[in-house]
Amino acid sequence: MPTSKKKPVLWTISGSDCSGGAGIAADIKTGFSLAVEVCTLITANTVQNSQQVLSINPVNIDVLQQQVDALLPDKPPNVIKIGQVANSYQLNWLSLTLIKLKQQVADLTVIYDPVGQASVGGYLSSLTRAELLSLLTLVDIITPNLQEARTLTGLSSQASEQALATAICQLGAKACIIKGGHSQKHTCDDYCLDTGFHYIPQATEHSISYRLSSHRYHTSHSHGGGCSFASALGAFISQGYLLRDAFTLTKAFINQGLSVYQGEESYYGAFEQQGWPREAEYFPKVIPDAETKLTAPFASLGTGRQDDKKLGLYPVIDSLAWLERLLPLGLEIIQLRIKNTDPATLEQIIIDAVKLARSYNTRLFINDHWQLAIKHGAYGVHLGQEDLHSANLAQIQESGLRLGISTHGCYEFLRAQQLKPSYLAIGAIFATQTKDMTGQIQGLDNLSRLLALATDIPVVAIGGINLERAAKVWQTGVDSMAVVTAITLAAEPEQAVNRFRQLMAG
Ligand SMILES: Cc1ncc(COP(=O)(O)OP(=O)(O)O)c(N)n1
Ligand SMILES: Cc1ncsc1CCOP(=O)(O)O
Ligand SMILES: [Mg+2]
Repeated sequence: MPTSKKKPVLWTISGSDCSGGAGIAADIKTGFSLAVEVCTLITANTVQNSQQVLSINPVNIDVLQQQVDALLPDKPPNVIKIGQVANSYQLNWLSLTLIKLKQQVADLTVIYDPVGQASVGGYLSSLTRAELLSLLTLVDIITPNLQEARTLTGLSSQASEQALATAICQLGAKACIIKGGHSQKHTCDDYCLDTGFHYIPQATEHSISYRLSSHRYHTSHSHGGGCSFASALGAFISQGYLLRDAFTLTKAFINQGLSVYQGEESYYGAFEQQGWPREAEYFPKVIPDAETKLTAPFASLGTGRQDDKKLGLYPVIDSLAWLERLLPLGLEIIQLRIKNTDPATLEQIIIDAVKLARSYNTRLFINDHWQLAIKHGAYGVHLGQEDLHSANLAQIQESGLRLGISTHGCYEFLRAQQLKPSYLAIGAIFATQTKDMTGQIQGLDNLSRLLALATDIPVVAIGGINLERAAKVWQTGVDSMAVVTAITLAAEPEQAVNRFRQLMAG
């Protein structure tokens, strides 16, 4: 997340809609609404109203080039959003310009919303499919609706979103979001395939996908919703969000805007940009992947978010010696997080730890080693996102163990909520030396925003929390703070524990 007051910069290379709904107008309103600066490179001065497109009027590429030259040294883009490209002169110019800009601007993201047909009827571009395809190798994320995806791929209406997105990524885009707003379904489902934008392909997996579903809003105030989707996505990406979170936030932003005027009427109004989406009701449901098996809720910790009693301090330690030292202080909860120990030693430590924690009546969570946690009757097990793939959640649930799950951002938070764990952890709040959390630092603002999405499941904050920062974290209303080095590397660990607890009691 940015710390300076300078806002991220989004360039929109799109047409002007004189009726104020779509194109440049939508991008400016979206950028203003989401705190990014928007620079406008207008490709066409269209004449249109809510009924039809009357003329296109492309802008000369000399003017567009002058705008690039003027803006580049002054307001270089973090994200470029491309909408209407009116003719082949513009397309050729754009391809050459993007190649140069990608060399000159570090971490530039290019988003393309392939508008061909206007929602009010009529065509916005004279480009052929073959010409449009030449742009795709320069595009990071493309955001077609179902019809646009079919036009780009030549696939039939029977092709799944997955098949459409795969075909589009094979044409060159790194990631593709297929918007389901125009489908016949009673829900509005969007599908995102990432083949290498924020996802580093591993030897066994070549892509990752996300599927989000929302209630369908019936409104006539949706003109420019598609343009706003792409510019909102750009706004969130420019603010440092990973694609999965930017996608989720964008869908919430669109739902929030569509919810303003309900009901269908003859008047076709502009989409309403309503600012940063904060309320849970606008956030989509994450559709779990095929491997995720939902179970009954996990046993509770006996204290939910709605309860007055909070969990308090959650020390995370890596040895029996630390347990022996900290348990006499009378903790509510503690975690044993052991990495790289031989299996026999590990099992004996877990046996001893369970016994010791029971004698102090402290809830002991075992990190990672869920089979041993079940076998030796620990209070609970903590699993990260990768651990979830290999763990048998049904077995943990049936054994009566509590489950804590790590999450990093709104997509994982909403997905993990569906597993109904005993608590959810959010991290890393700050930079930490304990674990590599590159690209996953949440900050306090994001922590507060995630807490607004919380249900009754208690929420634990973790990562870089020390005594100086703890008060601000605690003020967000989180139920517990998990701490490693602020205790284990403290000159006087018992004193550090007590100071944390005083702060949390106040
Ligand atoms: C309370 C709490 N939150 C997060 C973690 C991290 O779990 P995970 O992502 O699986 O990483 P490792 O700890 O296994 O390295 C945690 N342990 N506890
Ligand atoms: C295990 C873990 N998961 C997210 S951040 C983190 C490390 C927290 O350690 P510290 O409290 O020393 O920053
Ligand atoms: Mg783990």
